[in-house]
Amino acid sequence: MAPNTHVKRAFKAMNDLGITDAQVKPVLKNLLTLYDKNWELIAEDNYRALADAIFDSQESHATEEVKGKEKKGDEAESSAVEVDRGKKKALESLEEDEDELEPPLKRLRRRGEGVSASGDLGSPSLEEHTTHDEDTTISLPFHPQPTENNADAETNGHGDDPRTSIKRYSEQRLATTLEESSTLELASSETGEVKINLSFAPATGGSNLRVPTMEELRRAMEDKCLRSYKILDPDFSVGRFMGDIVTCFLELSKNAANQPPESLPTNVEEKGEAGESKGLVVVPECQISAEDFRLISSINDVTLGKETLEIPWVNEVNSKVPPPFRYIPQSYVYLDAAVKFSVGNMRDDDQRCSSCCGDCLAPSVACSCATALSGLTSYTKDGLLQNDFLEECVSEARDPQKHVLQFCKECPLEKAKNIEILEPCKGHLKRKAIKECWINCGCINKCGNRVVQHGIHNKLQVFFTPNGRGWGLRTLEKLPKGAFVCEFAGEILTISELIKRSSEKLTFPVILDAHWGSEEASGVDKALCLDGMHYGNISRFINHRCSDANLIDIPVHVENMDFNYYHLAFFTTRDIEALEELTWDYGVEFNDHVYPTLPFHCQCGSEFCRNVKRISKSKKAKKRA
Ligand SMILES: C[S@@+](CC[C@H](N)C(=O)[O-])C[C@H]1O[C@@H](n2cnc3c(N)ncnc32)[C@H](O)[C@@H]1O
Repeated sequence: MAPNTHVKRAFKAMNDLGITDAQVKPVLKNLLTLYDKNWELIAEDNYRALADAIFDSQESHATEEVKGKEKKGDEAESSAVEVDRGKKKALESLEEDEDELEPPLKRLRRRGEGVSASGDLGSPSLEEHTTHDEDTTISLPFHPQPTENNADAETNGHGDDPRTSIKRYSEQRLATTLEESSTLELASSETGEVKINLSFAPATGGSNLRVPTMEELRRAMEDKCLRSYKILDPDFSVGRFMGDIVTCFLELSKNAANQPPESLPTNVEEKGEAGESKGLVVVPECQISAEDFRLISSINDVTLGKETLEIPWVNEVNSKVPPPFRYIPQSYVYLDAAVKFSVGNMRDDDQRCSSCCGDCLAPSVACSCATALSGLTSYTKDGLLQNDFLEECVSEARDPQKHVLQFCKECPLEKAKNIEILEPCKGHLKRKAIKECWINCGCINKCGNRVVQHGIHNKLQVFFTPNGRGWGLRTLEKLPKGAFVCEFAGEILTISELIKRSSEKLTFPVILDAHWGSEEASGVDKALCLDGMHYGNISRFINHRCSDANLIDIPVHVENMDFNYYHLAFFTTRDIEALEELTWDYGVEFNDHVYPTLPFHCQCGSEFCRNVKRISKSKKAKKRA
């Protein structure tokens, strides 16, 4: 997208919040430097980062003004209050937008089992303040055992119950955030009990505000944290998170007890030895800048050790580093996507494959998994795709019109591409698919009918392409025809969720419509898709090539035969030389109506390039006119 289009959109979003161009300009300039011109991050959440930066800047100006006026003995509250009000109003508006555009992330569950995902995708930070005109204290169920120092805990020697006395806690405040107008305070009583105190700027609310219940607050905070930070741990709870704050607080307090008062923690954002933040302020998910990514990513391994082998990146063209994203070796389920597989269900006898034994490809009659979908096995004993099977898949992908297609009246997938202009349904193929044996089968782990589930095993490299296509993926070794390369991993979304996302930004999701037409798999809230933009694996670097790409995506059922969800695995369509780029036909159409803007100007170089055809056709049309 041309830079001024980005700028215009940013101005427009801010204007909608009542912020003038003059206010936006200097802040946007700073933000662009800070975010290394990463418009995607800036535009995220309806330009939330930009709005926040503007309000922060206004706030600091207002504070400076207040200080100046205070010196003169002036009453300076009004301007700060105005800023607070403005910020509140805009935050509310942003939040409304956000609620509209992106529904609360209930849980990002790990694909399938619903087991706890690794916690390395960030942890929550305390959110910005809500509004209230009085102090509100949340008492956490943390009651340390009395120690020598707090033996008379219950009355604290003053006759007050330390669990209800806000005043005394406030007097003994040990830690607070920087802003005094709306603050988070941590306080401990002499008994060692800890309270978290949320206090809000008196001017930001009315006198009729209702104190929410702890349960309401907990639920709202959980939704907010899950939505903002995309926490993957299905057991995440704000209660426990706050409990952790209390525990850390106590530990820090104990460690600090023998030190002079100035060395006590003064801010929840504590700095580590090397200056890095090791406290509670966590960069929200996927809001890492390119520079951050350079620091956390390794040139030796863009997967950060999440695959069984390292995948290095190299840039011999310029000094750019790979774009920021979170590497996930397997897909994750976003909010509403119904992927209901669980190991528990697999215990049912009718779900088991009774014929699996040893290596299912070794016996003359293959097991029922290996032959489930076509009657023939999909893999050879060398772990490659059977040639006939592969050729049929390639033919389906390259010449879909030659195969049986199913058409819908009002295609939800077309809707997902462009909600304004509804294109007619392009038809859905009932695609060839693979069923692999799995852990519920009686065969060995090295059974020949298990390929995709064992993950990437060829030497790959991310590299910067020399011809304007950004980063790409290439193989460092020769690959035979029919070899598995990698899976497309990303967030699993429903079409409705995708529509909401696509109205924000252009993404290239993969629609899982291989079984379109079956009752379970069709419809906006049933059909699923994968978005690898923010959370993805190595496949997010695979560039597009029209028609004669050297990779093909094939649906693979691993855990079960659920038509709603399957893995999408990339296999080679021909022998590939070492250092050759790996490409895939995104199926993208280069005509003006499909996407609100042209997806990209295709530089695939293929003689079948659809974009070239379009350009030359329109040139010819112009000449004729
Ligand atoms: C999934 S990403 C592929 C990785 C990407 N090249 C990168 O640098 O991160 C898709 C994007 O890559 C670029 N791209 C992919 N194939 C292309 C092609 N044939 N011609 C031009 N750009 C391409 C487009 O910008 C597209 O939006």
